[in-house]
Amino acid sequence: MAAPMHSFRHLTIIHSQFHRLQKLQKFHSLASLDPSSVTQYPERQQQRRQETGLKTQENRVINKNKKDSIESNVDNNSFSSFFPKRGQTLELVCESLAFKGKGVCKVADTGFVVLCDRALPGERFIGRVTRRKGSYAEVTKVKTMSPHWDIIDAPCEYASYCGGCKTQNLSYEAQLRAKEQQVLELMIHVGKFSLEDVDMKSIVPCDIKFHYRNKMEFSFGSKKWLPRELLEEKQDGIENYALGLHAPGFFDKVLNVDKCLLQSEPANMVLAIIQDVWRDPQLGLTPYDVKSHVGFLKHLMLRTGRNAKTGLHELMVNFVTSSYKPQMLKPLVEKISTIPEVVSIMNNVNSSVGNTSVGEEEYTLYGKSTITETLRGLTFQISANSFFQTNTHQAEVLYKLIEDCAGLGGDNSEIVLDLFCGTGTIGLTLSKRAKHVYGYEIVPQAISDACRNAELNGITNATFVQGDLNKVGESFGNNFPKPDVVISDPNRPGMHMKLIKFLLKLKAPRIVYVSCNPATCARDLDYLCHGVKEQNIEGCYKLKSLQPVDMFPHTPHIECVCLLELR
Ligand SMILES: C[S@@+](CC[C@H](N)C(=O)[O-])C[C@H]1O[C@@H](n2cnc3c(N)ncnc32)[C@H](O)[C@@H]1O
Repeated sequence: MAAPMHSFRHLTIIHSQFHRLQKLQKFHSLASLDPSSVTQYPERQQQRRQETGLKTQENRVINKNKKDSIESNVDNNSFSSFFPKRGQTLELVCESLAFKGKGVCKVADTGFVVLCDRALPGERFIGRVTRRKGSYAEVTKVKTMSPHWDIIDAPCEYASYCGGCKTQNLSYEAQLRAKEQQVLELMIHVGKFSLEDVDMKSIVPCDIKFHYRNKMEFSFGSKKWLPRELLEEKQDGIENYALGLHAPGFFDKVLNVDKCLLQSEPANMVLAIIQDVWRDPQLGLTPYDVKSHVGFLKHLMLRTGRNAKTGLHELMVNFVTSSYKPQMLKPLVEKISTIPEVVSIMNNVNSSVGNTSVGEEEYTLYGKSTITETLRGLTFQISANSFFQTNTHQAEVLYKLIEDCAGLGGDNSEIVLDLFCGTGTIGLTLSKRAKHVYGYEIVPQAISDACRNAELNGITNATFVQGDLNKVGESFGNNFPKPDVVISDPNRPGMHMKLIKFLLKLKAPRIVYVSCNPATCARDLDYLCHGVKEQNIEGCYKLKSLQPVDMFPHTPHIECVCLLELR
């Protein structure tokens, strides 16, 4: 296991949280505040609604005790049936971070929960209610009265607007604490684990805090997003064109960025060159307008890999355009191909009105059509649209943890089932200690990449199959022997109930559940360990260990590696 960087301070926090959470165990789950984050059975939702009703009283008691630390709200609503109106302003103090990194606040004296994007723990601010949602409301921040705890200067000039890094001005230690707390609360409230059941380890920090992303996708837009204080500088035409990241909440407005601190230096050099020239009227390049569907340039995707032999950076530049006009891109291609790290310039042509960057057609404008990356001693070829872990450095750490949890004996006698295998990276790294690896994945392109990656690395004991794991039928499992270890690495919605039922029937000795969404992870672990009473489904696993990993500093994302053993 990678040694956690944290000292006693951290352990103390975790344990005090444990005690606090022990007391709060029956109380309202912050994680379930956004119903879209966790889908549960109707019976469960009904039960949860009833529970929530019961919890309101208890919350009020807790909140009364917190009266000293939370100021009363601006409109002074302090009665039990409190429910703020849209447009109402409240003075709030952020208590913690929850789903999608939103700040959780409670309205003084009422315990009413309010979520605010970009509010950070300890921050006192005025918020305006934008919407009511079930038992809570969302506010936007109008004004900060006093800053959050653990405040630091954000190194990126766009940090206060950009939707990418929401917590850059929160110290990294505090970011880690907030992520740990979130995982723990979800495991207790959604996963229904008691503190004794959860062997939760301290979160593994990411050693590289900036320039860790190997892939960034920027959008071209005809409407530049500007912060309120700069609105009077708004210009028309070419001056209003933008290349950057979508402003949060605006599908048609783009925050222009000249550099992004999360991507590699060579990728920033390419971005700077393109920013310098693409608006030149002589080139006749136009950004695609998502409302009128007119224009040429849609997205700019920059991927950074490493040459397997030299270890040096190699860069792929992918222009996503609405039509195929290579002569229009020629001046840009000529300029950026002078950067030594640029080994591939691609053009994905997507004529649909949708916003996706995957083209119906793909053309190589310069160099090769793939770049390479190495992970746990293996070489992977990455094409413009292949899925690959976006933080290679931390993926090394993550995969080592997965390998440790898989616990393969090394005598090549064990079968591994790699569910949601993507381009096969996890299964392939395990294959050297396994008898055979079977990988399942929905995207056909990813499956062909996985097969090519197996071949590239001389691996012959891996089979990759395309299929929809949300639709597993009775016959699923007939095509592979009973696995000794199942790796499951679903995307954010987690596992479908059909797959959970399959796993409960399969009874593999070990499951390593790798998750990028602790809310759905907690739900699925609950089903696998505790079953689903309403459906007479019995759980048969024990949660042996839970390891959060920070793959993406300054963002709300949290990865978890969970080891389940058959009881
Ligand atoms: C978080 S990624 C994991 C990829 C891979 N394990 C890795 O580490 O690179 C989740 C993968 O699940 C795949 N996926 C999503 N829904 C699926 C489904 N219903 N059936 C099978 N695969 C699916 C996605 O295409 C994606 O490759």
